[in-house]
Amino acid sequence: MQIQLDQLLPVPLKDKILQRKSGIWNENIVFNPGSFVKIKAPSGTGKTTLVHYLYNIRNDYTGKVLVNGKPWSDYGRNEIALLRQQQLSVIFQDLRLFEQLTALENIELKRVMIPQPYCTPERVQEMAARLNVTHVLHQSSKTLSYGERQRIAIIRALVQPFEWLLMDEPFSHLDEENTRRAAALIAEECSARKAGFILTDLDDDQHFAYNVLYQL
Ligand SMILES: Nc1ncnc2c1ncn2[C@@H]1O[C@H](COP(=O)(O)OP(=O)(O)OP(=O)(O)O)[C@@H](O)[C@H]1O
Repeated sequence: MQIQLDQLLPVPLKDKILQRKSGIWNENIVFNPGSFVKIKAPSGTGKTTLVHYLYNIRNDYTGKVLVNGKPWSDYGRNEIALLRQQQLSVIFQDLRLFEQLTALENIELKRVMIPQPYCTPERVQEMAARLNVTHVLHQSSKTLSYGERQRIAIIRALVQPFEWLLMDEPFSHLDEENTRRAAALIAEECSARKAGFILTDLDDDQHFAYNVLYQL
């Protein structure tokens, strides 16, 4: 699956963006399948906006986001749903767990969304153990700490098949050790699928062997 940006520019940020140089906004970019892509930017410059455009939950922009050569605007609802089930996964900055469900139910909801789940329940338990969240799996997600929620959201994003994983500051609530563990798991799962990721963050980091680095 190829993701391409064609002169993408957020309408609400247009004036602000055009006053400075950006490696992403208003440029023509092709994200090569399987690449580990990092997009670095200071707070408030549009990381979340970009991730929402890439996942197609916001479209207040000029220019295009092209998926397999076709703009998001030309896709039908069912096609978009299918792409999100099979080819495009996401870890939102605000995590978006269902608060009325337990941590495990949040993961299971995603895992069994497709007829033949990509991951077994045993694999979910392994991932939870690696990220030190086994003890909270049956806890209501609204009672979890932000760091625990973030690890559950990471596992939830990894239980589905994907060719691209979008991540918006995915380690912002994690300590160094848990960040290291989560990054290792993500890299492993991407490599197993020959998938790429697009990660946004505030600072430089060594969490992954990135193929490409952009400044937003
Ligand atoms: N729907 C909107 N309409 C108008 N302005 C918006 C809208 N959404 C976001 N903004 C503004 O766009 C800018 C970028 O917001 P965004 O959340 O994408 O930044 P960010 O880089 O992810 O920030 P942070 O690192 O603080 O999470 C902010 O100044 C925000 O106030």
